[in-house]
Amino acid sequence: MAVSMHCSQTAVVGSAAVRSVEVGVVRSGSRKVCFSPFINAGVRHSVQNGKRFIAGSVSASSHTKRSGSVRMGYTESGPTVAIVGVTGAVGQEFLDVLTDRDFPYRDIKMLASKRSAGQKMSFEGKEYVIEELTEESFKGVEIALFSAGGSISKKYGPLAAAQGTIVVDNSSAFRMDEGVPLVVPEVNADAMSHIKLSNKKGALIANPNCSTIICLMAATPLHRHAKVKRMVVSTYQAASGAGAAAMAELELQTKEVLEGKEPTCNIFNRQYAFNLFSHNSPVTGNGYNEEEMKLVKETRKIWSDNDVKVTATCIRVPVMRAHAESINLQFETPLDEEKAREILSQAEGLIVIDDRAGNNFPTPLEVSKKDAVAVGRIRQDVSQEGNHGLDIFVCGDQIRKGAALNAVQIAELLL
Ligand SMILES: NC(=O)C1=CN([C@@H]2O[C@H](COP(=O)(O)OP(=O)(O)OC[C@H]3O[C@@H](n4cnc5c(N)ncnc54)[C@H](OP(=O)(O)O)[C@@H]3O)[C@@H](O)[C@H]2O)C=CC1
Ligand SMILES: N[C@@H](CC(=O)OP(=O)(O)O)C(=O)O
Repeated sequence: MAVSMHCSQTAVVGSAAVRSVEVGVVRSGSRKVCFSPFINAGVRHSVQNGKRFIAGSVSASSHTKRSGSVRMGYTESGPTVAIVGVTGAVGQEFLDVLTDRDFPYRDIKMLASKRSAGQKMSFEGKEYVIEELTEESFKGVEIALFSAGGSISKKYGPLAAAQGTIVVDNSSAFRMDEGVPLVVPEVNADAMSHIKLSNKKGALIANPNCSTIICLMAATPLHRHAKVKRMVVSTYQAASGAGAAAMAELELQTKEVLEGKEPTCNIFNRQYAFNLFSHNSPVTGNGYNEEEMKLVKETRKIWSDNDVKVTATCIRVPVMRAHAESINLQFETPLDEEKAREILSQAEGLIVIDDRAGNNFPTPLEVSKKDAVAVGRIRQDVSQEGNHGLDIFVCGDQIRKGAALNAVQIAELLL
């Protein structure tokens, strides 16, 4: 696996920390997966009005911990795990997250399409051969992490569950199905408390949409305190949400445009570099696109609250792998910004970066390859009376907390 570096820059977190950022592309076979190692994730950074402090800890990123040569999670008593879509952007991230979290496993099956079958890959010091996904793939598999698109999940998810496998599915195939828990572990772990490996019974569990996960990581602690009545979300979504090929095309287009060439437009059928556009998911009958409606419907299911009003506008921006979201909240009971900042700084999986004096707030680069979702721009909404409204701005790594990390956290709840 060769690593090519493309640029390095300096960034400032709050007033004190200065770290170097390297943005690069890992080449694995014909695929490219971009990464951006950044702030040390071993501590939870919090910057409030120019004052930086450390509160608690979040798990280390792959770049601080991964050795690549030791079978860290291997244990005879662990479950047999399958990764469906292992060659994809999310599939590769699954492997990083499993290592970072020392997820226990006895064996791992690496599954992808016929195109990849037979290719070799190494993970934690052992060589694996990628197998073609078939109906026979789940024999003896206790946990399957699916990330190969909705149609694959629809075909193989129920089949695996019927054979006794607990499927954690990253697609939207089953999210709104009654009886299928839709889980963000920090928010509603109780929704899947009846599903355990020890039951020796197959099941389907759905991983929410990445924009929904990132949004609810910050909105939920505030919702618990003052009950959200209405939420207005505007997203700035990265290339990674459209898969490894979209990431590669953003990189290619950027080079082409800088060289004065016509950009290659295979993924979105338009120029993406130096541009932005409405999210590429189909626009539905009510004028919302599917990504926007996922934020509406999934929030209601995760919060078990059919009355909460949600509206969203989703935009694709030329950022490699972390989503940003502006969120306006209306509360049933008053909540002032100081209290909100305190609540958010104590919430699991969040870091607060809210440095007004330095005009320094969360950025996608800062959270890339990081577990934590960053929140800032915490301010009273001046258009709402009596402290009933707040604005916040969040950034979260789309492939990590928005997909692979959330799914692995779900898998941990099964043990
Ligand atoms: N929770 C969330 O918000 C997110 C969910 N996702 C879900 O994950 C899916 C994959 O995303 P991503 O990794 O970014 O996409 P990629 O395009 O990077 O990867 C797709 C993966 O699916 C595999 N695949 C495709 N067709 C088949 C097949 N017929 N049988 C078996 N495997 C197949 C590919 O294998 P091969 O290399 O052999 O073609 C590859 O491993 C998305 O379609 C979406 O459903 C993604 C991002 C976020
Ligand atoms: N939310 C991803 C797309 C995606 O994979 O969504 P879902 O998991 O809901 O299909 C994006 O940024 O475009």
